[in-house]
Order: sequence, then C-alpha cells, then structure tokens
Amino acid sequence: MADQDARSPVGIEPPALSVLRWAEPPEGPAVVLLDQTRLPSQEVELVCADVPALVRAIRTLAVRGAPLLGIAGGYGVALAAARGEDVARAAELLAGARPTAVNLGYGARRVAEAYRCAEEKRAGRGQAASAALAEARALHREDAAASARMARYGLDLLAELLPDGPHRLLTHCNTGALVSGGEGTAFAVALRAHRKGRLRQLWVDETRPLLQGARLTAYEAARNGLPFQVLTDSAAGSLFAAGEVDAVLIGADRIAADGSVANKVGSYPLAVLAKYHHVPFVVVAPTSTVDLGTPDGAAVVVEQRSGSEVTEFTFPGPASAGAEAGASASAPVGAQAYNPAFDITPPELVTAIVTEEGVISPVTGVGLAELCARSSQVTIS
Ligand SMILES: CSC[C@@H](O)[C@@H](O)C(=O)COP(=O)(O)O
Repeated sequence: MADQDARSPVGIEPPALSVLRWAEPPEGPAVVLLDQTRLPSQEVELVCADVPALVRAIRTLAVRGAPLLGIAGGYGVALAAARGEDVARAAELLAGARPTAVNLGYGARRVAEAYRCAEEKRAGRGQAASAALAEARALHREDAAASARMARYGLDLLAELLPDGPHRLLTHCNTGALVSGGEGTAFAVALRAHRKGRLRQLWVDETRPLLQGARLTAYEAARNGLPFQVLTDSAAGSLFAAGEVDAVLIGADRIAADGSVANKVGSYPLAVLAKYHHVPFVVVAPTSTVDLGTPDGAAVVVEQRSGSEVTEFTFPGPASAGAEAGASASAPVGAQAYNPAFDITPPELVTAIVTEEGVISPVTGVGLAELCARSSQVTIS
C-alpha cells in the first residue's frame, strides 16, 4: 500500500539538544528540557529553574511520556533539594501534576526518599541534596538500560510471533527517545527492527488531539531513517482490513495488577481492531510502569484534559503559544468536547507485555508481580 517514495527514509540531522538534562550553576540549578510542544518545527530548550516551572512544563506536555515523566519528577525533587526547599512537598506537587502515568509519582517519591534517608543519617542539607541528585541520575541511567533490554526482548518476541520477517508495525502516540533516558519503549523495538533489517514499514498513528504521533514519532522515525507513513487515527481500521499491519506496538502509562493497560487515548480501539484481525497487540513498558497497587483498569485515574485541545488547533502547543496566539477553531465557538488523555485496554486484548525483565502474557496479570520483584528498580510504597 505504501509507495516506494513514501517509504524511503527522510533523513534529518539529529538534534543538538538533550531531551532532558540537569544544569549546574551558573546556568542552573535547573532542569532543562527539549520543549516537545514546539516539535517538530523548532528544537528549543525550556529551562525550569524551580518546581512550579517544571510542574507547568509537565501539565502543558513540554515534557511527557511515562518514563521521561518519572525522570523529570526525580530531577524536579533534586531541584527542590538544591534550592533548599521542602522536598516532600515538592515531590507531592510533581507527583500530582498529571494523574495517569505512574512513573511520575514513582520518580518523584523515589528521589524524595533518597533525600530523606540522607537527612536521617544526619547528612547536612548539601549532602542530602547531592544524594537526591545522585538518585535522579541513577533513575535516568536505569531507564536507558531498561530501554535497551526492552528493545532486545521485544524484537525477539516479534521474531517468534511473526517468523516471516520484515515487519509492518503500527504504533500510537510517541514512545521513542523523547520519552526516555534511552531509545524508548515501543519505538525502541521498531528502531532495533530497522537496524537489523527487519522493519518493512512503521505505521504512525497521528494521535489526536495533540498529535504526538505525527509531530514526535514521525520526527524520530525520520531522524533515524525508518521507513514510515503517518495516518489519521481513523484510517487504522481500513489499514487492518487491507492486511497491512503485522503487529501493533504501544507503550503504557500504567499497567494495573490484572494486566489492564492505560495508554494514550486511541490505544483501546487499536486493540479491538487487532483482536478482530488476529494481529498481535504488544505493550512495551518498563516495570516502573507496572502498578501492583492499582488492582484493575477501573481503578486507573484517567486524566481529562481541556476540551479546547479538541475544538482548537494550537501549534506550537500550549506551553509556547496559548489559545489566543494562533489557535484556529475546529468546532463552533462554545462547543463542548470529551477529551480523556488515556484509555484502558483490558488484558484479554493484549498479546504480550514486554518489560526489561522479560515478556509475559497478561491475561490474568499473573507474572507481573514476579517481573517486578526481579527488577532492580527501587520499590516505593
Ligand atoms: C513509553 S511512552 C508510553 C506512554 O507514556 C505514551 O504512549 C503516552 O501515552 C504518552 O502520553 P502523553 O499524554 O503524551 O504524556
């Protein structure tokens, strides 16, 4: 279905900027982000010099995606510590900035705990702040390592599920280096497939309303020379019907104890389509995204976002422009909109969950606890 021109690599220079970095004085202390609301047209850094600025960046999706939110939350707490602020309060502010991605609270609370332990050992404030920063850095490194392992396990799984080789993979939202300390989750599997000569096509759902697929995944796919095409979310059905999808690969914001998967809105319809068309639906997420404290999908808090994201097109996004500056209406003035940021895919629609500790079939959620226990990730109550 894809013609040759559309499939040839776009080839764009890699960005000079880090997705997220810690800045020391005199530039910092600060958490410096690649502002994802400006991509793909502009690569611009956003300097968050205090926790409220970072909370704003998280809410406006300048920084986003579950694993990166965890890393940002961790550095945010380190920032509060470096500024001599109330670290426990900063951790709660950051953890509450967005409700669905469990990694955000995980990262913030883990670094706050490192700070508290250092204080308990009667370290001075400066030493406790250093301990917090070291923990944030450890979290960042662990995520990069987890990403590489998930890519390996994920591609091995695809080889088992789809022995006939080069794969046509469909993905939703953005799950690459822009959400990770490494190369990402689901996208990292596609990238590895490409490097091994086993990717025929990456289908990129545009991901309404904020276009994380079209703006961000396509940007990453182009930079890495992947063969890809963007499609509207509503075109996925006809793509499956035409037999053009070999597997769906997505990430997750929270995986409940029963194996239910919360991910970007639009994931659940893809899972239903995949089931109908007998196509594997594979979730790729680190064990830090598994939340054994959430029993099932019904218990996941799904973030509801402003209806204006649906009724107005505003790009560059809200962090940089604001509705007044350059928004164009896509619905009549005053129209109300239903805008959940995530949906829940029940375990019976998920073929497998790939983590850095291994792969499980989530039909009963059995095995998730075991994988989490194997993980080197620190447990935070
Ligand atoms: C590894 S990324 C997995 C998810 O975080 C990703 O698919 C997603 O839904 C991100 O949503 P976003 O609202 O852009 O933060």
